[in-house]
Amino acid sequence: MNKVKIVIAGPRGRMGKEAVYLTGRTEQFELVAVLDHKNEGKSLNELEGFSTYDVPIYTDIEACLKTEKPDVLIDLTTPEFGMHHAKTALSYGVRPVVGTTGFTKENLEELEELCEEMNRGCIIAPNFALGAVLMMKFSKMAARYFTDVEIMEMHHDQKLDAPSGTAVKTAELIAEVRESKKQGHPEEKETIQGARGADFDGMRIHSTRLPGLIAHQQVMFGADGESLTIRHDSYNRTSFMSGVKFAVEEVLKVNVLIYGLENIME
Ligand SMILES: NC(=O)C1=CN([C@@H]2O[C@H](COP(=O)(O)OP(=O)(O)OC[C@H]3O[C@@H](n4cnc5c(N)ncnc54)[C@H](OP(=O)(O)O)[C@@H]3O)[C@@H](O)[C@H]2O)C=CC1
Ligand SMILES: O=C(O)C1=N[C@H](C(=O)O)C[C@H](O)C1
Repeated sequence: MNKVKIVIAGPRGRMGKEAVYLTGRTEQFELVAVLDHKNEGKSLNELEGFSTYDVPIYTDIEACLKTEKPDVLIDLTTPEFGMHHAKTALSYGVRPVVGTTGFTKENLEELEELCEEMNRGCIIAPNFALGAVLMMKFSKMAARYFTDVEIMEMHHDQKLDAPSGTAVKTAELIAEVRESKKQGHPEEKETIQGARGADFDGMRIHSTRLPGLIAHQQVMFGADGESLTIRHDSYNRTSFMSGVKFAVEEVLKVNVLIYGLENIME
């Protein structure tokens, strides 16, 4: 069986590094190159922590795709570059697996159209951790019965986007089944701006950033005399890697945009 040829964008990052290691321990994956905006002309094995990865570093995505002809591009960078990488990959017939968060609705629509045009799949997963996907699914189930919900996401203090991609996806899934409603007292007023969190269709999202945290979210539903809390914790970034592996395998089988692993997990 041919190996799946992979390019990783953002290999020096917290997630990118784990993704490089995933390719190293997965028999059917072959890391053919990495995309970095630094270290032009070097090989990855010249960088600390990658001594066994003798693959070229490219700064120019087009040169990388033309030369290396990968099957899949894994992007773990920033929304701006992630979008550029995903669009360019699709235009070369390469299937993107994107973990980068912070994409807009317009970004998703554009990628959806590009997938159709190029007849290629693309997976965008706001969270690759199996438990986090279940947490989102269970929250959607609960929202049929509980219309009052607050989403509390907690992350390390180096995170750039707020709310997290997972919190946004959770709110979107809940909004599919929850009757639209502004929560809290109709006349409530914030005495300090932001105290009630971000407003998503009347439900609230609260973002906490602290050193020591990795990625955590709890979704709290309330009703008369009871509450239900659904919580997920990632204690390390390896927790995301089985989802990355799954997404790489699945993206080869589809020709459309998949936004969220819940759409392809049985
Ligand atoms: N879907 C999921 O399950 C998960 C998603 N994420 C998301 O993944 C993304 C990355 O997170 P994380 O690894 O923590 O972030 P990091 O900041 O640790 O890593 C991002 C890396 O991308 C590099 N980078 C920036 N621009 C480019 C570019 N143009 N080309 C190549 N590399 C570039 C950065 O380099 P430099 O620092 O030198 O600029 C950095 O090494 C975030 O959007 C985060 O929200 C995170 C965890 C799980
Ligand atoms: O930046 C992170 O760390 C994470 N980002 C993703 C998000 O924004 O939801 C996934 C996970 O929460 C970790």
